[in-house]
Amino acid sequence: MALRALGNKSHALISSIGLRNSLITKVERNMSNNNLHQHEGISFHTLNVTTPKQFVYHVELNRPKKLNTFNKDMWIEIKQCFEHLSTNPECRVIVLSAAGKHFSGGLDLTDAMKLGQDLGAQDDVARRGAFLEHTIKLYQDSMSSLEVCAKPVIAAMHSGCIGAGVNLITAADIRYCSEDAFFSVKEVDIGMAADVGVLQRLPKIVGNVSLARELCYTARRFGAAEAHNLGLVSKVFPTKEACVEGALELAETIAEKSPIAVQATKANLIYSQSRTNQEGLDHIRQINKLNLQSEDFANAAVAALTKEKPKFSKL
Ligand SMILES: CC/C=C\C=C\CC(=O)SCCNC(=O)CCNC(=O)[C@H](O)C(C)(C)COP(=O)(O)OP(=O)(O)OC[C@H]1O[C@@H](n2cnc3c(N)ncnc32)[C@H](O)[C@@H]1OP(=O)(O)O
Repeated sequence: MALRALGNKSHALISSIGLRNSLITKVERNMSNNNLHQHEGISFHTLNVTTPKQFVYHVELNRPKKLNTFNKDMWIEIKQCFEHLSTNPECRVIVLSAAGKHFSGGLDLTDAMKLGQDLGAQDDVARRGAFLEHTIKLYQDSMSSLEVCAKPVIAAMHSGCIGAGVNLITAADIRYCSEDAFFSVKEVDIGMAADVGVLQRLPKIVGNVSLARELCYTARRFGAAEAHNLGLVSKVFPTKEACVEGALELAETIAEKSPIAVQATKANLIYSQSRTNQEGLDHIRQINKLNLQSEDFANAAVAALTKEKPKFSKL
């Protein structure tokens, strides 16, 4: 049996899970006081986090030598990072881009081999199933952390955005790219069905279900112009630098709005996307019966009348 042939390495597996759990604990401890920057060198090996503008955080995938492919650390750190920013009152909007030649080459196939070894260390089908259940759930939660994040996420892609990279950006709120960008829902080419979000999100984003399915069944590469035509990205820029700058400018505009209004808008858009209009209306009614009593509503309304720029407290 192929999996058994990988040998019985259960001790290695147990210690690797132990190591991962201690890493998570360490990252959580480091990030627990809202002071991400103080700890970011220690906490993130695969991400670079900066604050280029007030209330705007810039998260960069930062494994350029590995084409920003997803290894175990990156799956874990993306989740940790977006969970932290979700409740950080200094953060109102997040721009996600990537360092180096490509936005992302998708799953780190070398790292995935190690996963295969860990799996092979389990002799029993049920335990192998439990191991994969846990791992896939972790990876799914990592991608979904952008969607679950209370703050809008603007993804800015350049060059290759492959496999897991496409899964990641479909969980963002807004997508921009540069002219050199190309995309591939690559999973079928490595013999698997995509399982971390693209099959759920892409058809809803592009509206054209036939085309979405074509892309998912064939792994065909498509470029920036096609991504724009089908609505995967809302703007195309001549260069990567222009794209990131455009995303940061958009983030700054959003960050000037009431955080109560923006976060409630995101929550209701996400809630409504797979529910009836009435369910969505019920949801926003419950939110706004609190939010319409906030100082933001009063301040923004006065500012609109007096044509002054409103200032909003942290949230
Ligand atoms: C539970 C599972 C959860 C999620 C699963 C997700 C599935 C996926 O993500 S499927 C997609 C997997 N990725 C790929 O198949 C990428 C295929 N690679 C490419 O398309 C290209 O390499 C490229 C990313 C577009 C980059 O092209 P280019 O700039 O021309 O560089 P190359 O010469 O092709 O590659 C340089 C170097 O990188 C190695 N490499 C490329 N991709 C990966 C990868 N995904 N993992 C590991 N290594 C990768 C490539 O082999 C080259 O290595 P050398 O040693 O320099 O030859």
